Amino acid sequence: MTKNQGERPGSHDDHAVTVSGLSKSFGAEATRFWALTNIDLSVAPRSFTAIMGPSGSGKTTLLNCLLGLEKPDTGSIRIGGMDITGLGEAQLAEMRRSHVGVVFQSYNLIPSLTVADNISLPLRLAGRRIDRGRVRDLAETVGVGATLDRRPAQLSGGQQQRVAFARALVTDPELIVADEPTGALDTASSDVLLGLLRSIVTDLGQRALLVTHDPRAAAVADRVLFLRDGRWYGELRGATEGQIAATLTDLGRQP
Ligand SMILES: Nc1ncnc2c1ncn2[C@@H]1O[C@H](COP(=O)(O)OP(=O)(O)OP(=O)(O)O)[C@@H](O)[C@H]1O
Repeated sequence: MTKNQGERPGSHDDHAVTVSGLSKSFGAEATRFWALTNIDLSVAPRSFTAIMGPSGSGKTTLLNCLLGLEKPDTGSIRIGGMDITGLGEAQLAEMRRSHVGVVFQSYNLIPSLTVADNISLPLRLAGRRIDRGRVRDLAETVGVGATLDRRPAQLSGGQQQRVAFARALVTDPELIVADEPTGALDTASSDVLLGLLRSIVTDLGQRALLVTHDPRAAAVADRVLFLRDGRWYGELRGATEGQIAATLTDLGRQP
C-alpha cells in the first residue's frame, strides 16, 4: 500500500488528536452520573490504539465526544487543528465529514448507490470535487477494485466493510474511528479486515482508534487502553491476545 496523497499543509500541531481532562456526565444534579472522568488521550500519527472495557465503562461515550455527538462537561478535544468542544452543530458536521473517518459494526452503506458512489459520498456531502481515479485507487487499496459498479447487496459482509473503510479514508481524515468493525464478521473475514486496518495505519500513515470487546482484534493494535467506570484503568503495548484477555479478567475482578 502507498499513501495516496501528499502531506497536508499546516504545522504538525494542526494534525494532533488530543483529549485533555475530558469529563462527561448524564442526568440532572440529583441523579448525575459520570460516564467519563478526567480522560486524557493522545493519538500519535501512524498509531493504532484499541480501547477496551466492560459494558458501561464509557467507550461509546468517549467516541461520541470525539465525534462531537455528545458535549463534554469539561475538557478539550483537539482534532484537525481545533478544539471541537466549542464548535456549533454546523461546524461539528463539517468536522465529522472532513476530519474523522468512521467505521461501525453495521456497514451503513447506502443500498441504492454503487460501491464507487458510496465511497465518494463524504466528498459529495462536503461539496468537494470527486476524483474518480482516487476513488478507484482507494477501492483497489482495500480490495474491492473489481466491484465499483455493484450495489452493496451484491457484496459479502467482509467486502461491504472494505467499502466502508474506503469511504472512511476518502477525505484523508486526521483519525479513523472503528467501533466493533469486525463484530458482524466470521473469524477469517475479521482477520482480513483487521490486517487491512493495520495497513491503513502502517502504509497509509493514518491514525486509528478501535473500540472492541475482542482481545483478538485488540492484539492487532500498538497499544490497548482499558476503561473502567469512566476512568483509564491501564494500558498495554504490543500485547498478545492472551495478555489482553487476562487484563480484562483482572479489570472485571477488581472491586
Ligand atoms: N444518553 C445517556 N443518558 C444517560 N446515561 C447514559 C447515556 N449514554 C450513556 N450513559 C451511561 O453512561 C455509561 C457509559 O455508557 P457507554 O455506552 O459509553 O458504555 P460502553 O463502554 O460503550 O458500553 P458497551 O460496551 O455496552 O457499549 C453507562 O452507565 C450508560 O448507562
